[in-house]
Amino acid sequence: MLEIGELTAGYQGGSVLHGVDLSVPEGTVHALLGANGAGKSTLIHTVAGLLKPSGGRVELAGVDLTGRPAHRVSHAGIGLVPQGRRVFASLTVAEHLRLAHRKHAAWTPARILELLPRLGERAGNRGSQLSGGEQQMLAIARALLGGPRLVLLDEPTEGLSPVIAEQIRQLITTLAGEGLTILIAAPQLGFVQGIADRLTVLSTGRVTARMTAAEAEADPEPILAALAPGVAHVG
Ligand SMILES: Nc1ncnc2c1ncn2[C@@H]1O[C@H](COP(=O)(O)OP(=O)(O)OP(=O)(O)O)[C@@H](O)[C@H]1O
Repeated sequence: MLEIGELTAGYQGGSVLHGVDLSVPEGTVHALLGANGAGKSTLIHTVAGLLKPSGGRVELAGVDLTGRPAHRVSHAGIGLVPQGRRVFASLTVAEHLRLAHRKHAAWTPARILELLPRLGERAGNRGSQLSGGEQQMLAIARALLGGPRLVLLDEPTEGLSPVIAEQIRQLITTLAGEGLTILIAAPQLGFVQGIADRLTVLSTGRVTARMTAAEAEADPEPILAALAPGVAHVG
């Protein structure tokens, strides 16, 4: 479903991604692991159309989305749950849901509230009045209401307590169970173990390890080693 080939991207200060290849088949969950500064957000932003690549390609279900602006990428079926949630401080939960709902999307505000009753209880609360976990649920809800085929989740449990992180993990598992294709960026293996079908490690903008969940479960050492600083590029 998502095919990323030879992707290079960066900022004025220089290149961050150096020829990244990544493939996420339909209905699977892919974990993108990497230490702080490895380039996970840069990759997610490039796929989401927030950052123009300097080379390579991004395709969703055979449609070339390389360099397309974010609204086109969103219309093509990619939903983004950004790092730090980015909910609007002054809008209520209900307003977020209403604004995010795209006509004919399979996810409606009513269906969201069935899945996440907590958001219904907080419908009149503004973004600034929500806990971190509630903000994360709202950020995920907002992405779903756009009717995505693929959801990009950038460090969805950052700053959350273990109990709340587990709730978010279960939510992602539920979404995966419904057949959604998911790419999750996370700094460590722990959170994605048991959710992800495949794992890719990025180190300073290069892929340094790839593995199936079964391989990582049998022997996580190569992933842990790749997450350690100073490893070589393995392609
Ligand atoms: N807007 C920007 N302008 C310039 N450099 C940036 C910008 N955003 C990120 N970078 C740099 O790009 C590199 C990769 O950052 P990125 O945020 O993609 O990493 P990450 O793996 O998502 O890390 P984290 O876990 O800390 O979010 C870092 O060296 C970072 O300083």
